Amino acid sequence: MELGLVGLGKMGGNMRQRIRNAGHTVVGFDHNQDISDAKDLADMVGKLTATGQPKVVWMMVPVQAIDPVVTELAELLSPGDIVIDGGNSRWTDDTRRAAQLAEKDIRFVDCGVSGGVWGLENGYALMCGGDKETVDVVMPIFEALKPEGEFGFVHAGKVGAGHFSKMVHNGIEYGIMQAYAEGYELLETADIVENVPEAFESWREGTVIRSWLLDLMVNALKEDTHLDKIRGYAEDSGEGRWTVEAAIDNAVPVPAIAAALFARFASRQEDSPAMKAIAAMRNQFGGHAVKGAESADPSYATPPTKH
Ligand SMILES: NC(=O)c1ccc[n+]([C@@H]2O[C@H](COP(=O)([O-])OP(=O)(O)OC[C@H]3O[C@@H](n4cnc5c(N)ncnc54)[C@H](O)[C@@H]3O)[C@@H](O)[C@H]2O)c1
Ligand SMILES: O=C(O)[C@H](O)[C@@H](O)[C@H](O)[C@H](O)COP(=O)(O)O
Repeated sequence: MELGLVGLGKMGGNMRQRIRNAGHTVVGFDHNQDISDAKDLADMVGKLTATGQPKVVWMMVPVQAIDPVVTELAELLSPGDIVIDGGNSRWTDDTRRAAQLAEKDIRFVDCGVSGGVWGLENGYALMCGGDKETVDVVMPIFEALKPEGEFGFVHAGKVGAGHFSKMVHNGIEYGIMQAYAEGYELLETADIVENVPEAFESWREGTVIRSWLLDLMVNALKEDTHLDKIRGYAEDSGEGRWTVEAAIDNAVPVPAIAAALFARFASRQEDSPAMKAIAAMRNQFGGHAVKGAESADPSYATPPTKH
């Protein structure tokens, strides 16, 4: 089968290789001409010459680039052709994009992809949404990308269901990582377990909590035993927020995922305004000492005057 692939970065570059390894033809386009097979999107579409199949184009670009690429593809593709969004897009954007393409009778599939930079070797887990007939056309590409075992692919439902499924997957990812991270901090802080990386590594077999994220945590500790080289600062790309928003919309309690998301926000603060407020109130009601900010008047740490 033949595929156009837009975006050949950490994900798309390896995906191109894995699909080619399975014997398919991939014409890739990336702004970075050093890695691109085509000079622009029009050139990429022009190089898709297979007869007897619709043109299929997979987008693997940052989420901010998806709308411009969809708009350009709507002008370049023909009725019956298929566009797949493999990025971590917000699921609510899928129906809008599908409707935009449907105006030209172009079909749309949303496909959440998991596996990161290990996907070339291990395969990518795929969660897609769209109508069955369209998904079936793309199935040879899904087969090439997915892991070799029994699992790793789901046609989750209509357009949007793929990204919704990936969003919940990532929300779970936040919660699991947070639990390992908190356990790590406790082990590091309490002076009882002599070798924390060894304790983590021992959990890789036989335990209830063995997992790929645990394996990756062990890798990280092997590279940097006390994580001295890394600052305790974590970004988020949106999936965790959208999971919490969807939970609110559906009145579903997700305290672990929400706490994990908020822990990332806290990681970005030099100081905590909320904790300043708590310290201030304790000081007001009980005269409890506060730690002065470096710029502050040290006398503030004394009990307040009663009014
Ligand atoms: N990195 C991951 O672990 C991971 C996993 C699953 C999904 N995703 C999603 O996959 C998508 C790509 O992620 P990535 O990690 O490969 O990002 P990346 O930044 O490594 O690569 C993106 C590539 O897209 C190219 N690009 C950007 N705009 C373009 C455009 N308009 N036309 C052509 N090329 C363009 C860039 O030059 C770059 O090479 C994102 O939506 C991301 O959320 C990432
Ligand atoms: O399943 C995966 O392969 C990852 O979840 C992947 O999608 C990616 O690494 C996220 O973009 C990170 O998301 P945050 O930036 O929100 O942590």
